[in-house]
Amino acid sequence: MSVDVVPVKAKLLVDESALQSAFERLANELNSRFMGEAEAVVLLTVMNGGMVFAGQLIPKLRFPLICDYLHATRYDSANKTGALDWKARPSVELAGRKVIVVDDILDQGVTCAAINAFCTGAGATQVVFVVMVAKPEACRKVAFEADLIGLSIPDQFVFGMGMDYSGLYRNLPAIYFMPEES
Ligand SMILES: O=P(O)(O)OC[C@H]1O[C@H](OP(=O)(O)OP(=O)(O)O)[C@H](O)[C@@H]1O
Ligand SMILES: Nc1nc2[nH]cnc2c(=O)[nH]1
Repeated sequence: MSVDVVPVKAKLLVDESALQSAFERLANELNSRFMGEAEAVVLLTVMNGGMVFAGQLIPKLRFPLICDYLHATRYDSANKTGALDWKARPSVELAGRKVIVVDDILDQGVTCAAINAFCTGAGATQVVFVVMVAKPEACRKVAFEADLIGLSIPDQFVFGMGMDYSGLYRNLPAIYFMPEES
């Protein structure tokens, strides 16, 4: 596979400025919900895909935050079943806290639903899911909707802005797809 900065056949789906506007809007919505909280809110970044989005969002948030991460994956090359593989659970205490989960994409919903069950089981009093992009509801294998969505996208495999294509291209500042694979 080519390792060009952007693959030759890639088509742009969401440009940088649309992403930056979405990040501003999501940050404003989170600030409206959580500004004035007496207790710090826990923000969990879902690694790996959520890291670039979280890096854009976190500095725009204006309320006390405890930032942590979890690593759960179901699409890596070693995983043939699509089952969620928990590589790292959060290390901060979630009991009695409000939690914001930040992920790059909502597709079949399996990842977010499992993280929601984990956070609730760990005693979080509220769990708010923020995803950068969401595919249509028809893609869900399990019922799940995010609380805040940056952009709705079609049912295509996408990459860039944290999302990989065969492990590459997470560093692209926009979102792309491969038309011949759609
Ligand atoms: O809604 P779902 O169909 O469950 O898919 C969404 C998940 O898939 C991707 O993670 P992936 O397992 O590819 O790991 P990554 O974050 O390391 O890319 C993405 O980051 C989401 O967490
Ligand atoms: N990179 C990437 N990861 C995903 N995980 C679930 N759907 C997608 C997708 O379209 N692109």
